[in-house]
Amino acid sequence: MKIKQVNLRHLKMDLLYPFVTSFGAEYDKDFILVEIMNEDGLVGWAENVAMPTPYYNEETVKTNWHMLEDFLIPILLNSEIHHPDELAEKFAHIRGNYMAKACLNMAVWDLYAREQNASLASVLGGTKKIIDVGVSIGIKDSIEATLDVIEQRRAEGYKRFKLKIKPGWDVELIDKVRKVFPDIPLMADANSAYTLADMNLLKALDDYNLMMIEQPLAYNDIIDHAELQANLKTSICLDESIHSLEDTKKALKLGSCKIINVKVGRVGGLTEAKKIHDYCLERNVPLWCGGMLEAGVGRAHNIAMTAMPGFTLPGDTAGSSLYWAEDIIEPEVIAENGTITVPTTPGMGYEVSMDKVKKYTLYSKTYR
Ligand SMILES: O=C(O)CCC(=O)C1=CC=C[C@@H](O)[C@@H]1C(=O)O
Ligand SMILES: [Mg+2]
Repeated sequence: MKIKQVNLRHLKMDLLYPFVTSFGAEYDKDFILVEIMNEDGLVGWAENVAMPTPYYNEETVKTNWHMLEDFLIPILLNSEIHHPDELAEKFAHIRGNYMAKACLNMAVWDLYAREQNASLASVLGGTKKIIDVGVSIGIKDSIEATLDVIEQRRAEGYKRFKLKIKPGWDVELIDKVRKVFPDIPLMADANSAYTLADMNLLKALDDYNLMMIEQPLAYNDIIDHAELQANLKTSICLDESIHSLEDTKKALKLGSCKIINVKVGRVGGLTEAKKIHDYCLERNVPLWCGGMLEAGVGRAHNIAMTAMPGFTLPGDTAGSSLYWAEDIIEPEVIAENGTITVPTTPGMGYEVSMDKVKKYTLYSKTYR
């Protein structure tokens, strides 16, 4: 394929409920939507997962637009691509900027699948027809409010419950949740809110049969996490610290974690996500697909990736209706009893609704 055109659109969609973590609150989803076109006018779609603020990681919507416009799109345009993996090689000399690289890699994968008249899941090597999904529950005003949300999501059938924690919203929360829900698959995500000085507090979480504790320590650390993991019974899962297969190998070698949260945006795209998947599958390291509050296009990519056999734990990809009054894809993502059916139609398997895209677009630009 040859990419003849790229459209970048900056969209803003209101979240139905604010999403609060240890690093701040999101009230809306402010992101870049990517559309690429080949010489025959066939298109591929992807979502960029950088946030407007550099609090989850260092990338932002503006730094991503800059990277896309000034460095990455010029490489992509008009170059001959036989397989999406080649794009990762073409970007390899550009340091970091994983989220910016990822969205073009994902768009090329979507287009590649459409060119093959195959589903994105199948070209990635996905074998599952349905996937199990969980929910990520932000920090609420009270423990009672958290219990109410868990009860609601449990009634809807979600298969795993991730609670955001931070200093002052941790052991007491987990203790009360466990008293009310002794058996639910429960985990906690700290988004780097602790240090090794909090060892005793984190060890106290060992009493609650958590599936894992996600990214308790610094966003760029694997050394302190190894020390913490050696002192915990509960598995540590790394999110922010993992950007590549190389990072995965080092973290596993050091014993920094026992589980990996694969976010396709954070690791530079589906090519790298697949490498991490293959490595971990061979070694029986459990994986799951993390969310970045994606709108429908990003959600569709996550579903396709989760169809790969190594994604053995339920991920964050809940149904669209938990986030939006309306999604930008048709049909929207529907979770039934905590499962989502993997689409079998070409590409990511959902149609982009141009009316809705237009409605939420603040600014757009075309590159040829
Ligand atoms: O997509 C979702 O449903 C929520 C995913 C989620 O927990 C996160 C989204 C965005 C940034 C982080 O706070 C975070 C995470 O750390 O996994
Ligand atoms: Mg996380």
